[in-house]
Amino acid sequence: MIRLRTVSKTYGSGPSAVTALRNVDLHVPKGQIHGVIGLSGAGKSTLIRCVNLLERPTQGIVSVDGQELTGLSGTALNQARHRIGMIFQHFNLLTNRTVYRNVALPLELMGMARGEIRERVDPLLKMVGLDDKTDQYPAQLSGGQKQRVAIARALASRPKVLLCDEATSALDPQTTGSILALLRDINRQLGLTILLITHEMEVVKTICHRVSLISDGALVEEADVGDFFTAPRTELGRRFLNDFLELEPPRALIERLEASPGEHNHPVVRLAFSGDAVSTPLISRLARECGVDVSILQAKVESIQDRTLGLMIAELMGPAEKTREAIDYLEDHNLNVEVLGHVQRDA
Ligand SMILES: Nc1ncnc2c1ncn2[C@@H]1O[C@H](COP(=O)(O)OP(=O)(O)OP(=O)(O)O)[C@@H](O)[C@H]1O
Repeated sequence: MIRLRTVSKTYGSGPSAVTALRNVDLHVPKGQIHGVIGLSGAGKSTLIRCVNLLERPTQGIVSVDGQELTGLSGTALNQARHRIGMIFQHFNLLTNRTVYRNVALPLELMGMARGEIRERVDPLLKMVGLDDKTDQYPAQLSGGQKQRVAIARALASRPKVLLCDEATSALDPQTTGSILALLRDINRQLGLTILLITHEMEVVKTICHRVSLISDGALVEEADVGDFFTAPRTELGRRFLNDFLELEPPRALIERLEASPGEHNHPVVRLAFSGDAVSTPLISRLARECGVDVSILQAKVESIQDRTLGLMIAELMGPAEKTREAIDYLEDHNLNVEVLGHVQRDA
């Protein structure tokens, strides 16, 4: 539904030029919720604004619903944009228009007749739970209610795609939860394809099917959300996950970690397990079958959508060959094992 091919964007030119996107390839199939996560300045806003050509890419092709937008301009581009709704962090509502008239605005601009507009707007306001606020002004609404108006307005032209630019970043956690639930309902009910950008793992975890990680203008990792939360493939992905889970080895231990295995040290591992492994008593089996002792330093269980994910940081204690066997044993049982380092046995 959304396809970006080798999209790059450079702002300005000469020595002051800033390259915000580098050769971005992205495909979001119909009906999917895709998140792009990255640190501040990584290029998230530029990426999402390139999808509806609020920013024109310097290079590359953008297609939405089979139509190449980068080949369009003027009226043709404006018409194509009716199939792309967008919501923003600060809602971008018109303060001098009521809730009803904010939602009606894109339809008025399309030249739709009054009666037809009412037939569209009333059910949308009902869907976002604001049918009792139609005559109020944005200043009379909470942040969450303003975002609901913005969602209804974005859906007024019956788009195929919804772009969400940090749509919950200005909201408290509870309101964020209710807006994400609304977006998920809309995705399910209308089969709407959603591309969102965020710096919050919670948003990705709650509603996205797939996630891309952006760093310095490039997409450096892409995965199904369950896989990303189990075993991110890049250092940046692991950093995002560890910050989110607050699962880091104690600082005193990090300082003692050595890179290579030796006769007098033993491995510290980060284990991630999902599916059957969560309910299997692997650690006691490890002790019994591999003859190693396991000292658990940190552990937690997370629910990632409909998957359960177990995470643990542990020292595997025993002779080097036994701890190697233990790691093989864990990997054979589909655990993701990352050796964080080695710690001296008698330290
Ligand atoms: N209009 C512009 N002119 C010049 N440089 C820009 C412009 N917009 C963005 N940039 C630069 O492009 C880079 C990417 O910015 P962008 O806003 O896309 O990142 P971001 O990941 O959305 O950041 P944040 O989360 O802080 O909003 C940054 O270095 C930024 O300074």
